[in-house]
Amino acid sequence: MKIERVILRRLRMDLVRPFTTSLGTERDREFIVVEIQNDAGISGWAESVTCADPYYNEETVKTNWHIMEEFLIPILQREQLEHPDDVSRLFSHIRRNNMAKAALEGAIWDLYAKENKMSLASALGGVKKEIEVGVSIGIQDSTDDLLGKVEQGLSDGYRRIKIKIKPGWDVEVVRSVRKEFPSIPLMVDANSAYTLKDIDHLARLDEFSLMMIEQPLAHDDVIDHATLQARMQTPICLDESIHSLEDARKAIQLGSAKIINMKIGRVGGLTEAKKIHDLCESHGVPMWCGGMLESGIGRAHNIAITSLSNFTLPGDTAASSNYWFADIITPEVTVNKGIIRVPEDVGIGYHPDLKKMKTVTLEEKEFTFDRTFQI
Ligand SMILES: O=C(O)CCC(=O)C1=CC=C[C@@H](O)[C@@H]1C(=O)O
Ligand SMILES: [Mg+2]
Repeated sequence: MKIERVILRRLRMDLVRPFTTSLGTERDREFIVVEIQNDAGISGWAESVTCADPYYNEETVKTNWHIMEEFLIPILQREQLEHPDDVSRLFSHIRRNNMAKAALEGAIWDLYAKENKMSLASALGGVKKEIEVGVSIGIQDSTDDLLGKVEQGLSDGYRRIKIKIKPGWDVEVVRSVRKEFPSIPLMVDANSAYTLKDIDHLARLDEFSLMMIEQPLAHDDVIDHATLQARMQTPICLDESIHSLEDARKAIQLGSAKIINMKIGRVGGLTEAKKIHDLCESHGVPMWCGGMLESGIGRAHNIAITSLSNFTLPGDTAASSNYWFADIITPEVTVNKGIIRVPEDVGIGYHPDLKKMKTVTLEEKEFTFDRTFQI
């Protein structure tokens, strides 16, 4: 692969509605779109899914830009790539900063798939032609508002409903949803809002036949989650705690979770995501693809990884219109009866809309790779 230039664009887009979790409220989304061009002028695309604030994890848009500019792009300038799998190895001596790494690696994967005239899904070993998706509903002002949102999600056809919980907005809220919708596929996500002191309280969620409880305890924990899982019937799903294949191995070995949420950015890219997928599959641990309120570019990557065989549960990849007044890809991601068709076109299978992107771009920088000056 011959990379000629990397272009970073920092964008900001308003969300169609605020999204509240135990971590806070997002009203808009600032993010970096990465374009990597080869010597034939073909572009690969990806986005950094980090938030502007270091609340979900330690990264921010600013730290991602810094790490890419000062450390990761210079590595790509120096080294020759044979395959996208090389990228995670070349980045491995830089600790964490997984979302920055994943953004560059993802654009290289898209470029590789385009160079080889295949879809990103098939380049990754995907087998599914369509994927099932659910919707993630933030914390609302009232239970009635939440019931309305659940109703909307169901009538939009989503295959499962995820609701965010936090102390004071949990057992009784779930009871109300269950009373109104006794048999829908329902799950909750706590974004690390609890500790083991809450073990008895959390165990009360067992009475609602939830598909799972996502990340109830600390973002960096796999030990206490094992204690909680031993106490609860409801499967625990880990999100924030899984940054790597090693984390997944330890969580499975300890029995910290029965389900794993995959976010490509959180684990440092598609190569690591595939390894975690294979490990989970070999241990019979089902997976689904999480979301980070991505634009269509990140959403396209999520669709591609979800086409792998062990993504057996509906993910958080809702339609573009669930997030954006207008997305930056054509066509936008649409969901029909809770199903997204995996694109068969080359690469990510959606076209970044440069004109639309320009209207929401705050900053842009180009890095050219002049290999004739390399030593
Ligand atoms: O619809 C989506 O993209 C999923 C939204 C969502 O649940 C999340 C987005 C961003 C950070 C987290 O709060 C989070 C999650 O924990 O899965
Ligand atoms: Mg989560």
